[in-house]
Order: sequence, then structure tokens, then C-alpha cells
Amino acid sequence: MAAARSVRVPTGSPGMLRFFYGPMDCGKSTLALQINHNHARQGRHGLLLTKLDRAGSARISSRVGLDAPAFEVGADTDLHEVVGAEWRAGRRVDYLICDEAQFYTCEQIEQAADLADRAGVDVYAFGLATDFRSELFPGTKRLFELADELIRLQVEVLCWCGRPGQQNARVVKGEVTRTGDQILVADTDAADVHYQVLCRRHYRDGDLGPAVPTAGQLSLA
Ligand SMILES: Nc1ncnc2c1ncn2[C@@H]1O[C@H](COP(=O)(O)OP(=O)(O)O)[C@@H](O)[C@H]1O
Ligand SMILES: Cc1cn([C@H]2C[C@H](O)[C@@H](COP(=O)(O)O)O2)c(=O)[nH]c1=O
Repeated sequence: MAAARSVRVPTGSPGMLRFFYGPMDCGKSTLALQINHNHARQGRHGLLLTKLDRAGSARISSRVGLDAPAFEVGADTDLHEVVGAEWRAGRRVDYLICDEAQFYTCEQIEQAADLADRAGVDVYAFGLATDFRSELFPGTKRLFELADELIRLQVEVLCWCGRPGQQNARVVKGEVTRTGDQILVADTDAADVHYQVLCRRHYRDGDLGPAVPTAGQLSLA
């Protein structure tokens, strides 16, 4: 269960563990960077963490264009150690911004909860609820179980039919696929392998909608 070990006893009140979730493209990374900006400009000291961002290692990147360096969480990273290293360097850690939190291990989510409870660190986690098979990621499941607050992002990502989409379909060579590794880093832009957000009905039907006309077809119309 929760590993209490190397975390310092807090002097103040416990921190909060908040999980912001939604499908791909709903603005999670944008919000992560906005929250960091607002806290930092009030003099709070935070750490940005991510795992397997599309833009490459050790970055939080948003499609709006915001982008910032971040600590890359690996399979064996201990979040206690990451925060402990800051303390040893004489720096406060008031909060953590944890992007792509669906990829964190359950143990890393426990560590984040420990840091909130025992060291008063506020943890802001951002991630997907479900994978391309519409099943919870393990890290997400643990966040749903442990978080003080669960916040579903309100920016709607629309299915091609116009309904709000919550399902992340994996599209391989133009077809929805339901087999393969849970982790496959890719974008929502058209490519041999990409993701498309669909409403439940069209996700379950595997219906990607009418083909989007190419620029050439549009100019002939
Ligand atoms: N050119 C643009 N103008 C305005 N908003 C944009 C533009 N490009 C992307 N966005 C916004 O950015 C959102 C994606 O943000 P991002 O933080 O990358 O999402 P997530 O981390 O959830 O995948 C889109 O849903 C859209 O609202
Ligand atoms: C559904 C699903 C997604 N992924 C990957 C694809 C992207 O690299 C990230 C999500 O990024 P975003 O910031 O939310 O747009 O997750 C995956 O590996 N497996 C999946 O099933």
C-alpha cells in the first residue's frame, strides 16, 4: 500500500491531489501550463513532470502552442526522490504539475498522494481516462480512486457527427483498431497511425465518418 518512507513530515496542512481528465485534444496540457503560470507568478514553487509527451522527452507541449521543459518520469522514477532532490538543493516544492498522468504507474500515483498528505504538496494531475479500447489506464484508475477532486475538462471535443466525443479511437491505416499495446504515442492529425475522438456510438460502431475532402477536391467543388 502507500509507501510512507522518505517523505518529510509536513509543517502545514496536507496538499490536495486533483485529477483533470478528458479525451485527447480537450486542452489538458494547456490547462496544466496555465495553472503552473498562475501559481508561479504568485511566488509558489512548482515542478513540471511529464511522461512520454508527443513532442518528445522532458517537455509539456500543448496544441495551442504553449510548451515548457519538464522532468521526464520514467518507469522507475520515485516521485519522493524527485521532490527530495529539490529539498536537498534548498528549493521549496509547493506543487507538482503531472502531465500525461495516465502513463504513471500505480506506485507513482501512490507517491503523489503521499507527497500531498505528508509533505503538503499540491498535486495537479492531467491525463486521459480511457485508452483506445475504452478501458481505464491503470494510473488513471488509481487517480480516480485516490484523488481529492476529479475534474472533467469542459472543452468539448466533437465527434465527426457533432456530438461530444469522449472515446479515443486508434486509427491504423484508416481503420479503428482494438488490439495492440496500450501505450502508443501518436497525435490526432491524420497519419498511418493516429487517434480520433469519437462519440460512444460511433466509437462502438468503428465509424470514422465521411472521408475529409482533400485540398484538391475542395478547390474543384
Ligand atoms: N489554432 C488554434 N486556435 C485555438 N485553439 C486551438 C488551436 N489549436 C488547438 N487549439 C485548442 O487546443 C486544444 C488542445 O489542447 P492540448 O492542451 O494540446 O490538449 P490535450 O493535452 O488535452 O491533448 C484543442 O481542443 C483546441 O481547443
Ligand atoms: C488513447 C491512447 C492514447 N495514447 C497516447 C497518445 C498520445 O501520445 C497520448 C495522449 O496525449 P494527449 O495529450 O491527451 O493528446 O496518449 C496511448 O498511448 N494509448 C491510448 O490508448
